Amino acid sequence: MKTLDDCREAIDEIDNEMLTLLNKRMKVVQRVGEIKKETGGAIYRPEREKAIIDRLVSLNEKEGGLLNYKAIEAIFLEIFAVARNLELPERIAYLGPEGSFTHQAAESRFGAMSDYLSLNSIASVFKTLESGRAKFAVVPIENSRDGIVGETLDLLAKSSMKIVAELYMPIHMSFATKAEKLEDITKIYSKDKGFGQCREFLNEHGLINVELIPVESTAKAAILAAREPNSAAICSHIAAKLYGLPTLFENIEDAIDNTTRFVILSDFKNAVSENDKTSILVRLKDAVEAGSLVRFLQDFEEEKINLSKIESRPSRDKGGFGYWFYIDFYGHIDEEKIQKVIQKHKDEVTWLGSYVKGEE
Ligand SMILES: O=C(O)C(=O)C[C@]1(C(=O)O)C=C[C@@H](O)C=C1
Repeated sequence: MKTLDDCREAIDEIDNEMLTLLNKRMKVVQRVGEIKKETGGAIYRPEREKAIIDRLVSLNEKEGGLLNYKAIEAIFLEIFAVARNLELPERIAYLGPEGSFTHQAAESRFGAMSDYLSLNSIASVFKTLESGRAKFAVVPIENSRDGIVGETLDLLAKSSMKIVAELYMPIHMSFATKAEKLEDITKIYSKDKGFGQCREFLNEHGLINVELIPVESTAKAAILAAREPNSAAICSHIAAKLYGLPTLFENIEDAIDNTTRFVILSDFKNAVSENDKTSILVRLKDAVEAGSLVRFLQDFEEEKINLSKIESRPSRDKGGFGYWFYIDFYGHIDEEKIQKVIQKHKDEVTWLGSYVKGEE
């Protein structure tokens, strides 16, 4: 049996080998960067990253490796993030402030090394991306409990930027305060959705009559509660830590499966992969006529295209009660059967992006 020292010596040797291999990999990546510069190709290729992870996961299964899917994904997403930075450092705008769930989501895809830009509204994130001051943007699009983030959909409808990736992240809320007793608390800050997700906790702890103050983000809530005695924040654990606010309770959300879906936006189109999803907005010309949506959806059924989401939104176009439909379906916009349906309705459909389906 090896001693601890033997084990550490073996680990050091393996780490040395891994470092050599990682540098070898980065040399190849640098060349990829040069090729892309010559050809104008997109640096971030989510479908290629997914294919690499899937291949390694199945190799790992065959070899009976100790790593699981999550571990392989976490290690390689960090490697890809470093690789993309070597190819071309690109700025990522996100709905801040620092420590927001969106920041956490952005870091999970772009790693710790990237150049991040925290912005205080979804609209400014879109503006920054559209002006070219950032190459990517990360914004929330829906929560499993509270539903769609209307602002993101409305801005997507008007923007030329596309969804290039999606990711699902479990949202855990913490109750953080500098107050010594719950009875001393007179104000609680959070994002409106934060209150919505923790109603049972607030009831059970007799906090429902305390003044609930909605602010633009849970991280902002942590900043404010850190400044004011007798106040508290419902925020991420990461934000509480970042702004020096002691966490009193963790995981206070009503639903344990509280997950937010985030989208990454940019200005390019992904190549087709085997596991794509597409998002569109549909403005049916004769939306008031009964059956027009059914007929539209029948075209999808005929081509055996499965939908994963349909949501109506007030159009806000004209004074009336017009509606749009936001639809997610499986497949890539460039697939033949999908083109058939889209071409038939081309005056009614806005393509929002085709991207590799995220792990829910
Ligand atoms: O294959 C590419 O296009 C690369 O740029 C290389 C690489 C990688 O590290 O493997 C890096 C970034 C892309 O998002 C996908 C893959």
